[in-house]
This record gives sequence, C-alpha cells and structure tokens, in this order.
Amino acid sequence: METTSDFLNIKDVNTAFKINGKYYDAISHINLTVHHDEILAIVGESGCGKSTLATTIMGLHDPSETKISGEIDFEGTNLLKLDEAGYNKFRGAKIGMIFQDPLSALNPLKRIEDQISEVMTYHTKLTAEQKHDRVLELLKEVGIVDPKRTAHQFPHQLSGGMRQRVIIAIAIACKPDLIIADEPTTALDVTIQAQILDVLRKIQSENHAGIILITHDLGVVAETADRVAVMYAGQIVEEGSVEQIFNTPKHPYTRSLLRSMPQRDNQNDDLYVIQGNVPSLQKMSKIGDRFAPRIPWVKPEEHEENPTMHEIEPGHEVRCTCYKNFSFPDQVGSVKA
Ligand SMILES: Nc1ncnc2c1ncn2[C@@H]1O[C@H](COP(=O)(O)OP(=O)(O)OP(=O)(O)O)[C@@H](O)[C@H]1O
Repeated sequence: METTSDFLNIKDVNTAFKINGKYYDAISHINLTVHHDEILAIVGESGCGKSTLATTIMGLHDPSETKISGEIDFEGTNLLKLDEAGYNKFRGAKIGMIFQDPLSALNPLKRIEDQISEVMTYHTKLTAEQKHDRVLELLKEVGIVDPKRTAHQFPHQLSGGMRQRVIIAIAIACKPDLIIADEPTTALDVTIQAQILDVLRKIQSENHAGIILITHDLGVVAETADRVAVMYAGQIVEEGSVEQIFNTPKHPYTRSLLRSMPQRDNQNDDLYVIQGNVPSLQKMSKIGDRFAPRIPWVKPEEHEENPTMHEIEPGHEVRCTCYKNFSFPDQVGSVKA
C-alpha cells in the first residue's frame, strides 16, 4: 500500500488512558499511511477512538495519564520520541489542526488578524507587513468575502461558518503538509458544511497536503474523502478507497454503518439501527472480534481468535474472517460482494 509519496506512517500505535490507577487501551495496534494529495477519512461511532488517534498524532496527551507505544513516522521523524519543544516545531507549522468547535479554539479577546499572525510569528520570519498581506490572502483563500473587515473583527462578531473558516486559515497559514480535521463541520448547518468541505478539498489540491478527516458522518466521507479507515472499539476494522468502502464494504461493522445511513432515494425506509454500544475502555476485550457481541447471530467459529487485517484487493483490507459469509438477520444466504 505504500507509495513514494507516503509522508505519515503510523506503525502499531497504542494509546492507553489511566483510569483508577490502571491503563486501558483507547486505540490498539493502529497501522495507517497518509499520502500527499489525499484526504483520508477516519470514521466510526462515538467512542471508537478517532479523536484519540488525532490527539496522539498531535502529541496532545498528558504523559502522566497516558501510555503511548509504537511509531509515528512523519517525514522521517518519529513524533512519539519528541518532547514538548520538539513537537511545537511541528504543530502549526508542518501539521495543522482543525477542531470541531471553532469558538473555543479562538481567543475571544483577540482580533482575527492577530490570531492568524500569531502562528506565523512563531514559525516564520515574515515581517509585520508580510504577515498582514498573508492574513488577507489566507482569509480570501478560505472564502471570506471581505477579508479586511473580518481581519479586524473579534470571534463573537462572526458566524459559526466564518469562525470555522478562520480556524482553517490558522491551520494552513504555514502551509502544513498534514492537516488533521476533527469533525470540522459537525457544528455547522448543511449548506455551510458543504462550503467548508469545498475549502478543505481546494486546500488539499493546491497545497498538496495530506488531510486526515475525522467524522462520524458517512455523507461527508462520500463527498470529500479519497480513502477511508473505519474504526471500531479502538481498532481499524476496514480500510480502502472511498469506492471500495461504499461499493463493496466487507466488515459487518462497515456494512452496518452504511445501512444506518439515510439514502436520498429511499426516504421512506426505516433506518437500520446497530444494536448495542461501543464497549467502554474497561470492558474492551483483548482477544476475539470486538464487534462479535453486536452480531450475535454470527457463529463463533466464523470469527478469528485474534482478528488480523486481510487484503481483499490492492488497497482494501478487512479485519477478521467473519466478513466472508456475513449477512443481516433478515437476509437469506450469504452476501455477495
Ligand atoms: N482522557 C481520557 N481518559 C480516559 N478515557 C478517555 C480519555 N479520552 C477518551 N477516552 C475514552 O477513549 C475512548 C475513545 O474516545 P475518543 O474520544 O477517541 O472516541 P471518538 O471516536 O473520537 O468519539 P467522539 O466521536 O465522541 O469524539 C472512549 O471510550 C472515551 O471514553
């Protein structure tokens, strides 16, 4: 799956949180590669570990409360070996981050121009005039209609969509190679969502960046991503191109997620509900298929004892062998790909 344009290689990464004095894995044995010029979506229900993966890459965990192992190779540097000062050279410069809630990510007391300039002051040697020009250029790039006016405003004077555009402007100010966007459109209405996703796509193609897009919204994935990694209970259960995941999904969890997604042309059908919940960290099984309790009609022998990823076709991998004959209870016979 690796190509010469790999620049982020996540190898066997585990992140465990300390709860009542004991460590529990929130993400386990994560292997992922991100290429330049692509949007990789990470999808899964709430609690699957998507944000933990993002914050692990960004080095945002308190080492006294978290145990992290594995390797995150970013352009030749293992990020997991960096101290705080080392990480600060990457965050904001080579790696940009866009969070779900733009209001809490912005300083309410500072004008937009100062907040965008700040990251350039830290990471570049641009003069005040150059930074001013770049702020206006960035605001224009993210689709702000009147950059001069917005640059002078405070966050509370902007709409949610405009604030998210400002966050994107900050994230891309230093032309990062990697952008991590964690639910960037969840708080926005549908029209603004589409505009923000357009901005992300434009940035990815113009800056040749790689973007990790974290979302629980499969509609966003279908519209935006090139590749998809589906997470369940801290593990990747399926990975493939958008076409592979949407046209020939294999893992029962991926298929359940897709079945629970509203279809435009089938508005009267009841939506499928995936029974049960994502297990809490303390209840996460170390052996066996973690999704097995939610598909109890699949016989135990159809699951692997220690599920591994299987390559089905180039670029398309699925965890466990239970996908082979999987069908939903109301369907007869096995499911053909
Ligand atoms: N600091 C922490 N201490 C203990 N447990 C945590 C901590 N952060 C996250 N968790 C747990 O780790 C698991 C994964 O959480 P995470 O936020 O990464 O999932 P997510 O898929 O991003 O969910 P959401 O979409 O709701 O943000 C959950 O069980 C969560 O309760």
